[in-house]
Amino acid sequence: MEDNECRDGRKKVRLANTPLSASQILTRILPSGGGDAENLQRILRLLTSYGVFSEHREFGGKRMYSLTEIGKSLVTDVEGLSYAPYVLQHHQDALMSMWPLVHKAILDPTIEPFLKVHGEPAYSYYGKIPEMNGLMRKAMSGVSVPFMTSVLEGYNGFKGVKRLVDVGGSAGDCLRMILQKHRFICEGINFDLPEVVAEAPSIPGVTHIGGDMFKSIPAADAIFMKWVLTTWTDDECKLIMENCYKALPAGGKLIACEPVLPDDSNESQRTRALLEGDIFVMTIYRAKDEEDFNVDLRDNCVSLGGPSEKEKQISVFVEDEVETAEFPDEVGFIFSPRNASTCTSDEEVISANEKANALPEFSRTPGIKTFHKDGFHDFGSARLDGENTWSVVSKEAKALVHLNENALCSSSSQPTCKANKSGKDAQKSRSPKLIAINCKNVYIWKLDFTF
Ligand SMILES: C[S@@+](CC[C@H](N)C(=O)[O-])C[C@H]1O[C@@H](n2cnc3c(N)ncnc32)[C@H](O)[C@@H]1O
Repeated sequence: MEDNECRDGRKKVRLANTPLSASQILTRILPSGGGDAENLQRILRLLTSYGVFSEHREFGGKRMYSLTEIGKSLVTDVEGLSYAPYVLQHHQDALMSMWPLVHKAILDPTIEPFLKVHGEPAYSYYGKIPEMNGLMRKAMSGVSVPFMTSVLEGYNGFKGVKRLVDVGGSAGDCLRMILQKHRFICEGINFDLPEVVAEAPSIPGVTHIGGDMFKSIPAADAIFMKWVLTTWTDDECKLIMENCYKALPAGGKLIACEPVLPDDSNESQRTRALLEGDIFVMTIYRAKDEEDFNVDLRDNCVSLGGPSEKEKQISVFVEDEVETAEFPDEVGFIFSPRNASTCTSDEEVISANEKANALPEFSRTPGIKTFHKDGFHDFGSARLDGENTWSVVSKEAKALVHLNENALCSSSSQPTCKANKSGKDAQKSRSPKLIAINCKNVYIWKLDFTF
């Protein structure tokens, strides 16, 4: 690919953004003539009021329009990417026709409206229609590239990784960017559904592998996953994460990058984007998220491997401080056998001997939620049991958040990752799913982000 070429072979263009009148815009859209400039202006005015265009009126005369930052994000950039395919993807007929049926997710949450109407789940539906699948890939590239730029600016947890798998990696953009930044990663595996990777572009250092994450995941030192868990139920997430566990060596790491719902239902753009995304998932992907949030939260945990497995390091996963600052005591979001812990790297993951792991074993059978109180082990020198344990691990989590500075992402005007520092303006948020994961031997970083 030439420097001045986009991935699709088109020449890169730079945006002049000179203000144009509706009729000037029309001649660019329809060079051979035709169209109605007045009707176009009606739309441009509305979009101006929504911040997509700026309107310029010299001496109160003719209306001229230039792009705002929001408008620019919809125009193909020098990389050949934009946010537009994401908008188009969400507005395809097959998805739009779901919106009058949102209420069905309330009436019967066991089947998402998409499945009710189309008779099959969204991903398998996309897979049969190459245009839909192609648009999904382009949408993900357009959103994920600016997003990953922010993540990679702030997150430094790839150190020591030689082989990295991106589960549900779509066209491989996230992996490409990670490998470009971290040259020590020698091998990247972009793992996605066969029909998705079949059309993925070739990327130096990246092997595309088609498969099903519910069956198995290619082995690697670390697994990266972005916007994958969010579209599945907790039980499905448990299956995915069990396969991650199997694919990782002792001391391996899972880096999950998922949107996290804010606790406060305020009117900020961030909150709205996250809540809208949640309703999108409810309508298109999974109507049933987790069981009632107020039921025993421990039931949302999954134990990845029993205490006798892989006698090496135990994991600790470090959670975004925004999250953990919010946890009620009974929510064991992150756990760490603290008394044996040491900070191991600049990413400030804490590790300890697995024998110190104090996490209970949970049922992995979908639909059956069992909490085995006798599954506890020594938590360092202290014997823990029952409610106590969860209170302890929760406090542990709260302490850990302050070690998590490196996971914070910077914000930008692009679709971006935002995580707030602690303090009075910290945005309070809490994941609606994956409340806790006992992930022995596996480090998990969970990045909270929005766009
Ligand atoms: C929301 S997209 C996220 C894409 C990419 N991680 C990103 O952030 O740009 C979810 C991805 O999961 C993939 N996926 C869905 N079901 C899968 C399965 N059973 N096994 C592997 N990948 C799957 C989809 O094809 C899609 O590329």
